[in-house]
Order: sequence, then structure tokens, then C-alpha cells
Amino acid sequence: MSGDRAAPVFSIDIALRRGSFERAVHIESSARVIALVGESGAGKTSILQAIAGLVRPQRGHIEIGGQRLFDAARGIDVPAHRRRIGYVFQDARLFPHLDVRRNLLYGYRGIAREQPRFALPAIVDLLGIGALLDRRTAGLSGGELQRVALGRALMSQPRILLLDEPLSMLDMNRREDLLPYLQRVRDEIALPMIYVSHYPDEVRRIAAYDVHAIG
Ligand SMILES: Nc1ncnc2c1ncn2[C@@H]1O[C@H](COP(=O)(O)OP(=O)(O)OP(=O)(O)O)[C@@H](O)[C@H]1O
Repeated sequence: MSGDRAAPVFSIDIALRRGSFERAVHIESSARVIALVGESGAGKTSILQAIAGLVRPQRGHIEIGGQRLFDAARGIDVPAHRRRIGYVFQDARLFPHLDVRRNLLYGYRGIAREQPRFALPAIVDLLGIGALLDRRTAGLSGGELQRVALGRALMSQPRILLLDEPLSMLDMNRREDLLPYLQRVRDEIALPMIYVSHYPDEVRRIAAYDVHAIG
């Protein structure tokens, strides 16, 4: 056996405090896609927020895909807007006054023109949302909203994808409809990805081999 080990994609060792809540988190993984599971209130969303730079850990470090995002000992704390995180929430959080095309193009905001980026048609194809482009988001179904939210996150050309229970607002059938799109994004957009869910079946189908229990 060789002594070589794959460099970890995720190296997270932090302590979080939010009000009276405290949690130490240690995740070391060379998998590109991992899942976080745990009871409500265990701290899963707080971990994603720390990765995104929205919550500052008390100590420790966060390194993902070779990027040191936070390191208390070395004085590193990359500002949230420079971390290039694609974040998809339980509720899609799209702009209701804009159509789907404009919601997607909003993802380009803040990206330099010369930077390589996903073209709109590629994302539209990947997520099967071509027929929705001219519609306002107000009338879309939950599953359509989440596909558009995922598209907008990808348009921002992220280096890391964080998915916080993206299917939890959908009923069983819609969840089944959306899972293949999540799998396509996982496989075709080769980014480090963290998937948070309460549902063992979803976790098994998205990040089968690297599941971290929080709490
Ligand atoms: N802004 C805040 N101020 C104080 N406490 C907070 C804040 N945000 C979260 N908390 C607390 O931190 C703990 C962890 O919350 P978090 O949302 O990270 O858990 P979770 O595992 O994602 O839960 P769920 O599965 O219900 O979404 C909870 O006790 C919560 O009340």
C-alpha cells in the first residue's frame, strides 16, 4: 500500500457559537460531494453559513477545494463576496418582480466580463427550464422555483455549491422530479458540494458515501 492519500477536498475544524448554542465541527474528507445530516437545531445551516462567510467561527479553519477561506490562527477570513459560493436555500428566494431569465442573469452580477462563465443556454439545458424563461417566478411550482434557484447559483460561477435542504418544501412527487436534476448538477458541474437534508433517501442518492452526522 502506498502512503499517499488524496488531498482533502474538505478540511473543516471549527467551533461555532450562536447565542447559547455551541458546536465543534470537524470534517475531513477527500470526497467531492458530502452530506450533512442531523436533527433540527443541530447546527447544519450554521456550518453552511460559516463556510459562506456569514457567521464567524470562534476558532479553527475552513479549507475547501484547496481554498483557505478561514483560519483564525493565520488571520485569514476571506470576505463573503469573494468566497464564490453558490448557495441554494429551502425556499428559492428568487426575485418575484423579475422573469426567470432575469433571475438567472442576476447570477452574473459581480463577475468580471473576461472571466469564463457558464452560458445561459448551457444552464437552461442542464436544468430543463427553457420553457420558463419568460415567466415571472410568482406562478412557478416549488420544483420549478428550485431549478431556477439552482441555475442562478450556478450562473454566479461558484467554486463551491452549498445546498441547504433544497427539496424540503416539496411534496414527495416533486422531490422525485427534482432529484435527477440535482444528480446532473452534481455530476456535470464538478464542484465541491455540500448537501444538507433530513431525508436518508435523498442523502443516499446524492452523497451516498460521505455522510457526516452533526450533533
Ligand atoms: N442568529 C442566531 N442567533 C442565535 N442563535 C441562532 C441563530 N441562528 C441559529 N441559532 C441557533 O443555532 C442552533 C443551530 O441552528 P441551525 O439553523 O444551524 O440548525 P440546523 O441543524 O440547520 O436546523 P434545521 O434542520 O432545523 O434547519 C439552533 O439552536 C438555533 O436556534
